[in-house]
Amino acid sequence: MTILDRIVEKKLTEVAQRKATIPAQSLEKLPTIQRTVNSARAAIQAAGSTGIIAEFKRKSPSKGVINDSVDVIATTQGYVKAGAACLSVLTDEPFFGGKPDDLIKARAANPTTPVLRKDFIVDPYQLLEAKAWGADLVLLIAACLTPDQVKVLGMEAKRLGLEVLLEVHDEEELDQCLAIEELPQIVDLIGVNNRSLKTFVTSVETSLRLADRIPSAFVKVAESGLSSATTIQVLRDAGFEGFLIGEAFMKTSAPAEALAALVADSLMQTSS
Ligand SMILES: O=C(O)c1ccccc1NCC(=O)[C@H](O)[C@H](O)COP(=O)(O)O
Repeated sequence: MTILDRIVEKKLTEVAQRKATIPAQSLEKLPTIQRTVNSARAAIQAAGSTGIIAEFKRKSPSKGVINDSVDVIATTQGYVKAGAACLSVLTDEPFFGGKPDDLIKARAANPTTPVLRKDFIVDPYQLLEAKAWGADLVLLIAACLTPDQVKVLGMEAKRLGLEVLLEVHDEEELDQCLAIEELPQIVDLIGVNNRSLKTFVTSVETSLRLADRIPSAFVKVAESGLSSATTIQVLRDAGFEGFLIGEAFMKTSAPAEALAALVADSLMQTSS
C-alpha cells in the first residue's frame, strides 16, 4: 500500500462523514458558490509574474512536522507581498496538518490572489467545499483517479467556475489523461510532481522529462523539491511557468522572507 492509497482510504471515510454533517444542497446555497474566481492561469502568465505558487504546509508524510508555529494569515499575506503569483493551502488534516479554516482565512486575507485548495479530491462534494471555502483552483491527482473520474471531477469543477490543476507523476499518467477528449475544456494547468510517492525522493528530472509531452494549451507547473533560482531557471527554459513550492519556505521561521530571497536570487539570475 503506497502513502497515496492510505491517504485516499482515509479521505473517503472523511468525505462520507462531512457529507453526512453538511449536505451538498446546503453548500450549494452559500453565496461563495456564485463567486467569480481569481484566475491562476492569468496570474502565472501575467507579465513579470514569478509563477510561484507558495504553499502553506504544516507537515507532510515525507518530512513530518515542517512548521507548526507560523500563522496562516501572516504567512500567506507575506507570500503575496514577497511576489507569490498564487497560494496553495493544504486542507488535509491527518497527513498534512491542514484544515478548512486555513483556506477560509487565506482567502479572506488575500482577496485578489488565486488560492489552490490542496487536498486529495476523490468526490465532487470536495469541489463544492472548495468553492464554498473560497478556493479559486483545485488539484486533481491522476495517481489516485481513473481517467473517467478526472473527467467527471473536471466537469464539475468547471460547473462551479473553478480552475483545475491536474497533477501527474510520469508519462503513463500524463498520456492516460491526455487521451481524455475534453481535457482542454476541464483542465487549465498540468503539474508534474517531482516527488516519488513510493520513495519520497524528489527529482527535477521528472519535470524536465515530461515538459515537451505537455501540450501548450496547458500552463506547465513544476511541483515539489524546488528551492533554488538556478533550478527554476532551468525549468523555465524547459517551458514551465508555474512552480509549486512549500517545504523550502515553510521549513524556515520566516517563510515569506525565504520566498523574497528566492525571488531576489531569480531576478539576479535573469539580469546577469
Ligand atoms: O510532501 C509530501 O511528503 C507528500 C507525500 C505524499 C503525497 C503528497 C505529498 N506532497 C504534496 C505536494 O505535492 C507538495 O506539498 C507540493 O508539491 C510542494 O512540495 P515541496 O515544495 O517539496 O514541499
